[in-house]
Amino acid sequence: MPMPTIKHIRAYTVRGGGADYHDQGDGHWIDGQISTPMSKYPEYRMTRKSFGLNVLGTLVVEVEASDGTTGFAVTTAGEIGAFIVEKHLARFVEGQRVTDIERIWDQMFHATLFYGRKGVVLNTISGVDLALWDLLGKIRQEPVHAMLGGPVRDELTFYATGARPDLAKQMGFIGGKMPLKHGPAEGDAGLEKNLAQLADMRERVGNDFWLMFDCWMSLDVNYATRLAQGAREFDLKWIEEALPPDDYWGYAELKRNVPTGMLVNTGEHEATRWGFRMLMEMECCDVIQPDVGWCGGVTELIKISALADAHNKLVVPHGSSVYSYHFVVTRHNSPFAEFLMMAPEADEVVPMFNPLLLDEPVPENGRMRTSRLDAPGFGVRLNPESQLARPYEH
Ligand SMILES: C[C@H](O)[C@H](O)[C@@H](O)[C@@H](O)C(=O)O
Ligand SMILES: [Mg+2]
Repeated sequence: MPMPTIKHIRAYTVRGGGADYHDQGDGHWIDGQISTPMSKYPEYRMTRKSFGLNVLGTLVVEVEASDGTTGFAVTTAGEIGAFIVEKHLARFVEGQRVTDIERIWDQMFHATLFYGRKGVVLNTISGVDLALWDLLGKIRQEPVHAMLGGPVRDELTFYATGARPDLAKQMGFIGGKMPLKHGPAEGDAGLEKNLAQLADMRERVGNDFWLMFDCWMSLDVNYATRLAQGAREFDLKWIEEALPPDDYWGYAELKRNVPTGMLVNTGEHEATRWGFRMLMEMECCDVIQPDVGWCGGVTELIKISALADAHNKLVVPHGSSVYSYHFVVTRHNSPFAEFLMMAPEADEVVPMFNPLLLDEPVPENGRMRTSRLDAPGFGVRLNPESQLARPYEH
């Protein structure tokens, strides 16, 4: 039986939640006051949508094989991604065998090197790569994790990201990561407010629950050092993405400055094996957090994870729903996963890419049996009620 080939690749866009999970309605915790690199501008300090965090929207990549099987994936890239898929990447995908995933990745990456390397181009390449893995799993009738070597554990455990770690504890999560509210532009008063919030949350959750700050690229080394030192008494488990992604030198200094035992984590806005090589060889962090929908897809995350393993680093992917779960369950150096609380008040568990996917599994009591991931491919379907647009064709 000859291996099917890829007949068509199509790129769609959709707004409102989904893979661009920052694209939420007003009043959602994820669009509350959160420290960002734009917080130094008061007009952009109170919400992240004000400076355009939700500008891209979701990219849906669909691939159809010669036997009629289709696969798809979603990521954050919107119309820019749709253009790149239809006008540039399609030529490397259509006509190839469904198993030619490595060659397709290498051609997509090197053909876009003159304008890509990271950012939305790598988000787009990731989306194509994830769709190809979904297609291959559907053709082989096996889940992606089985094609990656199979699970190393029977259960996934999750920490929760959101405004309410106290509720996350009640829901059975192993920890709660809070967005940092105040940045350097608000001075010592803001720093004190950050520490007061941590103190209050520690009081609410007790001592046997992880608490973390997510600083979303917004600090400088001095501020991050003072925050980490002040957070020591409240047993902050890790300080995440304290500095802009390119400040490898700053991360190396911060990692030397934080209290012994406190983890310095980063990487969700880093991409490719070369970017993560910099983070690891410059001793920037303890845990890398690639987003499989942004770093290059599964094909690249395999390489990143092996490099991390050689450096004795944990790989805890940034929350990306099923796309990270299928990977995490197969890696011994990925002992837990992130779950982003997408309910507006962070008070209930709803699917991360809501309302875009059907059959999207969610943690129960902070855990997920690996068997929940046994459907072919990534095991999810597009919600037929999604208002997809196809802005470009080739
Ligand atoms: C909660 C954080 O501010 C971001 O919104 C989130 O996308 C990311 O940084 C995370 O680690 O989940
Ligand atoms: Mg983060």
